[in-house]
Amino acid sequence: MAQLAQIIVDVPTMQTNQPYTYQVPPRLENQIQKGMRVIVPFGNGKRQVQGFVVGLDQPTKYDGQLKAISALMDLQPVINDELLKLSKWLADHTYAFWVSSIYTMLPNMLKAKTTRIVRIIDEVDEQTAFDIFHGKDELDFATVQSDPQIVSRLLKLQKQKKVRFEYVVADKAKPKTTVGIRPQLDFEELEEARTSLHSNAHAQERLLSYLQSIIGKTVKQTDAERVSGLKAATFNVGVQKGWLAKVPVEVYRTPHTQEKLPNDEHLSKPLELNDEQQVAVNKIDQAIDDSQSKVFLLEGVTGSGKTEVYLQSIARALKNHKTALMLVPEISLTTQIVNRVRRRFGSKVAVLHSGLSNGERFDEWRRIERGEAKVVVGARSAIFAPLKDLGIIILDEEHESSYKQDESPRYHAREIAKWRGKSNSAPVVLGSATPSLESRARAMKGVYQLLLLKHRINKRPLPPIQVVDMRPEIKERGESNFSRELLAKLTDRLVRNEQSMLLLNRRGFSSFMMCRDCGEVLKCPNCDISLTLHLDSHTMKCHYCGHEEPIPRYCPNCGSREIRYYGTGTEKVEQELNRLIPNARIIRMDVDTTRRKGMHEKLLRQFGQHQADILLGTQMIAKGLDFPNVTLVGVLNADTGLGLPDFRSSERTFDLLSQVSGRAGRADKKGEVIIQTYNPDHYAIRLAQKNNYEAFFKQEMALRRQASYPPYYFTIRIMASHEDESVAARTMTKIKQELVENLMPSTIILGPTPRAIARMKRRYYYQIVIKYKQDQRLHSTLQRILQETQSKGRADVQVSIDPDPQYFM
Ligand SMILES: Nc1ncnc2c1ncn2[C@@H]1O[C@H](COP(=O)(O)OP(=O)(O)OP(=O)(O)O)[C@@H](O)[C@H]1O
Ligand SMILES: [Zn+2]
Ligand SMILES: [Zn+2]
Repeated sequence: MAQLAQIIVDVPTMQTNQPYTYQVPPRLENQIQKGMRVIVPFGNGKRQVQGFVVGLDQPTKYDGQLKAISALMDLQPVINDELLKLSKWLADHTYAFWVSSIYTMLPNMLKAKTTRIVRIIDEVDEQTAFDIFHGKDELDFATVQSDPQIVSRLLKLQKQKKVRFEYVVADKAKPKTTVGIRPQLDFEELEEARTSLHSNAHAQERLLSYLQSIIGKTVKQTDAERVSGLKAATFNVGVQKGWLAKVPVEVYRTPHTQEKLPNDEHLSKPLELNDEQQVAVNKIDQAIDDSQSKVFLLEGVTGSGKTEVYLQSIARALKNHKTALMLVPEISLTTQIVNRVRRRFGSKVAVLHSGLSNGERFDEWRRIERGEAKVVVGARSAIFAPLKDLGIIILDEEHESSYKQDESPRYHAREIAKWRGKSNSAPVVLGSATPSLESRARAMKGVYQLLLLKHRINKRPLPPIQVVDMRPEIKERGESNFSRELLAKLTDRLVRNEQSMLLLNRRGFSSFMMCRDCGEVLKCPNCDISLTLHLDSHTMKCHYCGHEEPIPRYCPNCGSREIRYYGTGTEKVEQELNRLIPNARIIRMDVDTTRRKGMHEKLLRQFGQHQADILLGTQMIAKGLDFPNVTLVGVLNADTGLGLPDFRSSERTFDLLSQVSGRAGRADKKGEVIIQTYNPDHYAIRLAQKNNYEAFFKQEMALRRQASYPPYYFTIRIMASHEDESVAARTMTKIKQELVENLMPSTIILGPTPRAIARMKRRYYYQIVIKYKQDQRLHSTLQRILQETQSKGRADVQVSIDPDPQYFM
């Protein structure tokens, strides 16, 4: 009788995208469980790879030639049944590899590192032993890989059977430990030791009584020293006498659990809800109590108290002994929002964001997995947090495109939230001041339940918005980032000791070098895109591939010295502002000033403490911030995103303007907003000015219907890339043919066309966009296309399929 296991191996190719059957050796039979990591031989047998157990059969009579599992890497499953099922669904629906989907759900540390080593198995000549192997009997192949001479020597030795290539799988998932103290004697024995002590051995006596108080426990030495008041030396004596042992104890690398929260008493209690909030909370509570997997769309204007609704719903789930998951966009995952949740729920909260080190993330993940954390706040990938018994799932700012992952697996957190809501019988709350058209349309159809918060807290008015046409400004005064109105208002705030926020819209925007004589624009040698000037490093950088070069002094095309810098970066705006209002204190927030860990929080804290008058920043300041003293918001360039070749560009502009306007006048001081633009008549700007989401929704829906775009149609993008442009184009022509032959006539197929940024990282990109309402043959056709194009021999053409793409650039 042999037990068999189905394993997904860590070899992401189309051929290996299904479970392989392995034999479970008898010694592992009692231990192995679904969801554990294993090491298995793969291919020619020498190679060892990591894999995941996705199925276990009852022991059957089997005596074929199946390979056996080499080792188990876990004592407990690292992926539970719910998430395992989800991983399969995810792979199918996003056209991704199953193993990539599993890894997406797990902390990086659980991805074992495979190294190729060369091992000496027979005597080799002295030169090889010393020069290549440095006297050892094995060698990490990666260290010599780039030296063709050494490689060819090793290959020769392999032929002579003197060395062997092996794969070693090393588990990186090491919990962090510290020194712990553990009594080695029982109470009586310690008592005995005490009576035989010298009468002046006070410290030792105290140690013995302390040990008696922790029998059967392990205590961190630092804690033991603190509690007992004894020195490290005394504990060492205890070790020598055999009273105690020093053993490793696990500690969490969780940065915030030790850190004390600011003492902000009134925030720690639930606020008294206003009527609108109460209605929303009641509806959500009902669904939590009844374990209904309903989807709510909580549409509330900025400052209407959506966050308080989330917090009270989370409290309800916890009261029912369930857990809660709250997602916020990475960019607004600031201490402000995290602290609001932590003040309410304390150490039950785990936080997952991209600023954590791999170790910290692994430890937060384990706190969740062990049920120690019941509330998770995090960015996109936190949707896979291993919480059990979910009682509620919340997506704040549900319209944010960053909830869609733009690399494989190309999932949208909203879809995963709905899947997990169903699987846990828990409601999902999608919150936004400006819901995505897709969600709002579903709410209108009754698929989602709409909950409205129409007013700001205490009926405070939304700030009035003034639109300033920059065209006459520039004509009269020359190039400037600041209109007279905006300057006057900024100065006025300074006098009144109030604060302002300035947004520089960076979407679709860059600061480039152009020659005034010949018009040459400095472009990246690898990508079809202009290089961006970075004043801090004094270089030109490509934002796609990372290429970097010095700022040129002469035009590389015609040699002219008239090469100038165009466009506006935050640094340049800051310089101009310093000149125009010299006594204003400015904090600049952009990718450059927030790159260092903790800077984001630090700058926001400084602004919150009024150490600056003006917060100047990019999109990262537009969302979720709540500063009571901010009474003026200025948008320097509202329209840079409007010209992009993307059907969502108006929606994004409207969202951004509404969000950032909402930062003004949130407390008792009245706020106002100035929007500078070259397109004052564009409907997205006009309707944002009027705070009229409803009218924007109607007008945008009409346009989408006319052009057959979402939410009327679903879209899928297929992309092929190759270093040779004609190969990419030819692949796409073939794919197009296959689509036309197989899909329903009602489905619209656009392209193939070169992508808007046609060349990136030395590869040419072609795309096809499919628009469909319902097409039963679509899924299987796409799966087949993927199979065909990814099969061996054609690996140099990369084909990807992106369901519901958020960008078409
Ligand atoms: N019921 C309430 N009573 C008093 N104050 C409240 C109440 N609900 C929320 N607040 C306060 O009102 C302010 C705005 O609320 P909150 O930040 O939750 O709004 P929001 O809708 O999430 O805002 P945004 O979408 O603009 O980020 C906060 O300072 C919050 O503490
Ligand atoms: Zn030139
Ligand atoms: Zn580049």
